[in-house]
Amino acid sequence: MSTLLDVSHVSKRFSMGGILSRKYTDAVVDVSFSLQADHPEIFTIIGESGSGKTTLARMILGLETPSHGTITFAGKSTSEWKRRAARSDFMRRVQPVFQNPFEAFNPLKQVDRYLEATARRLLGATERKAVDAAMDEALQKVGLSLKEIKGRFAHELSGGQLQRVAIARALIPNPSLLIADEPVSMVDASLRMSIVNLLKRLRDDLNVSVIYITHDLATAYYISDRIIIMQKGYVVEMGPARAILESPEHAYSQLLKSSVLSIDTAGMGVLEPADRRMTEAAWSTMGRGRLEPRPDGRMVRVAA
Ligand SMILES: Nc1ncnc2c1ncn2[C@@H]1O[C@H](COP(=O)(O)OP(=O)(O)OP(=O)(O)O)[C@@H](O)[C@H]1O
Repeated sequence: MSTLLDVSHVSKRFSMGGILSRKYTDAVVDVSFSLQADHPEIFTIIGESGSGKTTLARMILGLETPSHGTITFAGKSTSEWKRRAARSDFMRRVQPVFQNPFEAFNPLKQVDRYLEATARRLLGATERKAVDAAMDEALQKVGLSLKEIKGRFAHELSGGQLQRVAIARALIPNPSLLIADEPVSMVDASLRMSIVNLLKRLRDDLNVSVIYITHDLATAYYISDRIIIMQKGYVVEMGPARAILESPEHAYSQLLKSSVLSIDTAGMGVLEPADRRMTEAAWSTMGRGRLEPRPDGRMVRVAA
């Protein structure tokens, strides 16, 4: 069994208010998990807005440097992958998909130009025929074709189509890991399942592992193999997705399950607690204790 990704005791502290300020935020605190190369899975990171999901993803992508701990991908640390010679190889193997496909594409540039640039840069394709074949192959994987999108601008496609184009772009170099940060939150509810099912197919048919970042428990339940629940940077519960989402043990996981997304702050991942006592219980334990294993394979943060 070889390890694809290993995140070991990773923390990130941001200082706030300038370099002389003593104020800081612990965005991620002591997070550890690993993904195996020969066992593709959908590994989901769940938490409210501000719980540290994106910071963790950015550290895995090498876009932020951990304050503590190490991250290795295919045996090499992120600092080694950052070196110029290794960077393209890393990008061939790990690809991000971001939340808002309309922001990811310049409105004045035809979307196929993005795919073309990726095919040229990461696959080294130079001839028109090879570039088109690489683009079409990736688009077919997401249920589209080059013929359908060639020459079209972002505003000429639906949010769901555009997110599929973004995923196709990420698939061009045949990555082994996709990091999808809230890939469905800006997509119409009616099209959401098509993206979620697509992530599932990538795992099942193409052996791509997916780190799926979300605050949507319903889609997480539907596609995840394992989950991590984060509260203000801390992992409170992690392990088999179904077991945890069906019977969460930590007070914060229970609160998440019983909460609903707020209409006033739609799209921002702000949860409306169902019961004030649950909220108090969840926040009073924040950051306390250590992760303890359970017989069903989950780890739960318990008071020390
Ligand atoms: N560059 C930065 N400088 C200072 N603080 C930061 C920076 N990036 C993130 N933070 C802080 O770290 C914490 C975690 O932020 P992060 O974006 O990782 O959370 P998130 O769970 O992804 O939230 P969202 O769902 O809103 O994207 C927040 O308090 C945020 O304000």
